[in-house]
Order: sequence, then structure tokens, then C-alpha cells
Amino acid sequence: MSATLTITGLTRWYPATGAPTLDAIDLTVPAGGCVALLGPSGSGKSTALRLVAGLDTPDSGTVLIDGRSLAGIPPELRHTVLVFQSPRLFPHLNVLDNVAFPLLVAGSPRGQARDDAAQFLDLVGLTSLAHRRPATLSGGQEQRVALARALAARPDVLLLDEPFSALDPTVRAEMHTLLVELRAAVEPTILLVTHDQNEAAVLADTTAVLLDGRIAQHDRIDQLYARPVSLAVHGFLGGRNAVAGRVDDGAHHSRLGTLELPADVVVPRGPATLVVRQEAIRLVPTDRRADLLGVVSAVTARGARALVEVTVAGMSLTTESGPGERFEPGDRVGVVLPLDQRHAVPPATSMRSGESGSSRDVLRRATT
Ligand SMILES: Nc1ncnc2c1ncn2[C@@H]1O[C@H](COP(=O)(O)OP(=O)(O)OP(=O)(O)O)[C@@H](O)[C@H]1O
Repeated sequence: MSATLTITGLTRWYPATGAPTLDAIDLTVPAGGCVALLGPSGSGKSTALRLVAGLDTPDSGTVLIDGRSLAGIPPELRHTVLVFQSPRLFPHLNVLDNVAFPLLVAGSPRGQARDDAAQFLDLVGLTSLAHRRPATLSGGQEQRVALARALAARPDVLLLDEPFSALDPTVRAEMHTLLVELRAAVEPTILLVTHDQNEAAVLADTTAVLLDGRIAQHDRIDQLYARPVSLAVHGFLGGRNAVAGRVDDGAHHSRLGTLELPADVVVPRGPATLVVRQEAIRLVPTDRRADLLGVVSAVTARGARALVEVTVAGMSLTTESGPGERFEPGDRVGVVLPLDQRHAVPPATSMRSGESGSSRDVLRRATT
């Protein structure tokens, strides 16, 4: 039942806005794959889903399913199903009949539709609630029914618009587990809209970062963290360290000194910003081998871990302490920047060489 979704040059420009909401988006979701469209509020994520579902019309560009253009095809004939943040169940139908509804609409006899629906209810673990009305369900249960109903329609492409964002963290985690199981069992093609990078990491094969109506980068989430294409992507994903400098001979040169770059980081010689994720940096005693020496300037608790600010050569780097590690302001520390975690972004997205300031200042300037 799954198919390949291909989006090319998709553009939507609402008359009231000064710039396109979506600006020539290209995106492919392979059959049976799950791609997350991750972006801040207002970046155009829901607009993209609506265009695929046929609820809105692009100004240009195409949406193809298995190579067939959906231009001019109304929503109900596209073989796509959109699941929203609110489950939108039919209140007057019980759970089983909610799930059976798309099968009846497609022409299945009632008995057959209910038998089929029962199987999808079983998949989402709600067989025992088949005869309950939606009003008697919890938010998580309602969303399970919505997923069962969506899958029962056997769509070519399942479109999920922040489906779990209204649920509390525990239920959301359960829904993530469920969706992983559903993916394994039914292999739907999924385009998932989310602003939650952890959700993208758990659910999607790859993640497309949508910034200002454009796909800034589409890759595996670990690559987005370790090898962002720009400071904007690095900052959007919560990266805190960006150090202005220059790249020359495979190394980055800045106030921190000369730091070798991994061989796969190919940046032309010239101005470039070094980026290293805070969780990739290790702090060690000063008598151990380290790349830099610094002094802890602030420690902020973050659950089991803490954010540790370290001043190095007049610059502030943010790091994360590991479980059981304790640091106090004033501690002298060695700073290890593992070679494979170092990255540099090119000048189009970085500040001018020689400018100074804390790494956070650099990020702020680069992303505003
Ligand atoms: N029908 C419309 N008419 C005019 N502007 C619109 C319309 N639909 C969306 N927009 C504008 O397009 C931009 C993107 O909206 P969209 O809902 O796609 O963003 P989003 O990334 O899904 O945001 P959120 O995460 O907050 O839901 C917003 O500035 C919004 O106001």
C-alpha cells in the first residue's frame, strides 16, 4: 500500500506575505520510508502537508506519487490521509465504526469493513475499546484510533501533522513506540511534520530541516547534528558552539588555536566558523591530554546532566557534563573536542574572520 512521494519545486506564496511560505521545495519519501519535516513555527510545514493532501494548491511545483502527478486531483482521490494534532474522530460513532468508516466509504460491505477495522484496532492495541464512544477515551487512545483509521484507509502516503504534540510526554513516548511498531508491521510511506527534533530522531529515517520556506538540509539526524550545512541549521538544532576563524590546510584557526578538522569536512580555504555540539565536548582533569585548557564559568542543571560553560582564550564554550560528573565555577579543566565531532561551516553562513565575542554571540549574529 505504500508508494514513493516526490515533491519538486513546490512553491506557495500567500498574497498577504512578503515572501513565499514555501520556496521551491524538493523532497522525496521512498516507499515505506518516513521523512520528518522539522522546522520552527511558521516555517511552512503544515502548508507543505496541505499541498500534498490537496487541501491547498501550489503556485508552482509538483507532487507525485509513484511518478504520477497529483495536479488537479481532489483530496479524496489522492490516496493520502492526513492525521492532525487533534484526532477529529466522529463523536456519534463507536471506536470500531470510526476505524471502519474509510473502508465503508471505499465501498466495502459493512461486515467486511468491521472485520478489517478490527485488525487495525488490534494493531494499535485498542481491541478492548471497540465499542466505546470517542468522548470516553483519553487523548492518547483517541490518537491511536485516528492512526488506526488512517491506516485502515490503506493510503499511498500517510501525512502526520504534529500528531502527538498535544499529548503529555509519557503518552507521547508510548505513541512513538506504537508508530515504530506500525511502521514495521504495515510499512506505510510517512511524511511527518514536527517541531520536535527528538520525535524526528525516534520516528524518521531522515529529517528535512525547513527554515524560512526552504529545505536547509535533508539528512539522517545524526548527520544534521554533526555536519550541519549552516549556522542556521546548527542553531536551530540547539547547537551552542560556533567559533569564528579560518580554515587552512585541513585545520581551523581561531582564538582557540589550530584545531585539525576531520577528513570528511571539506571547506574551502578562508573564513569559516567551527561548530561543535555541546554534548560532544568532554571535560577532563588538567593533567590529562586535552585539546584546550579552560576555566568553568557557570553550571546549569539540566535533569541528569548539566550545561557547563567553560571560558577558553576569552571565549565561552558550552559543554554538557556526563552522569556522575560534577563541576563548579572556577574549576580548571581540560577540554577535549573529539576530531570526528568537529565541523566547519563556510562563509556564506558564518561571520567574518577576525570578529571576536563569545561563541553564543557569533551564533546569535549569524542566525538573526
Ligand atoms: N491560508 C493562508 N493564508 C495566508 N497565509 C497563510 C495561510 N496558511 C499559512 N499561511 C502562512 O504561512 C506561514 C507558514 O504557515 P504553516 O502553518 O505552514 O507553518 P508551520 O511551520 O506549520 O507552523 P506551526 O508549527 O506553527 O504549525 C505562516 O506565516 C502562515 O501565517
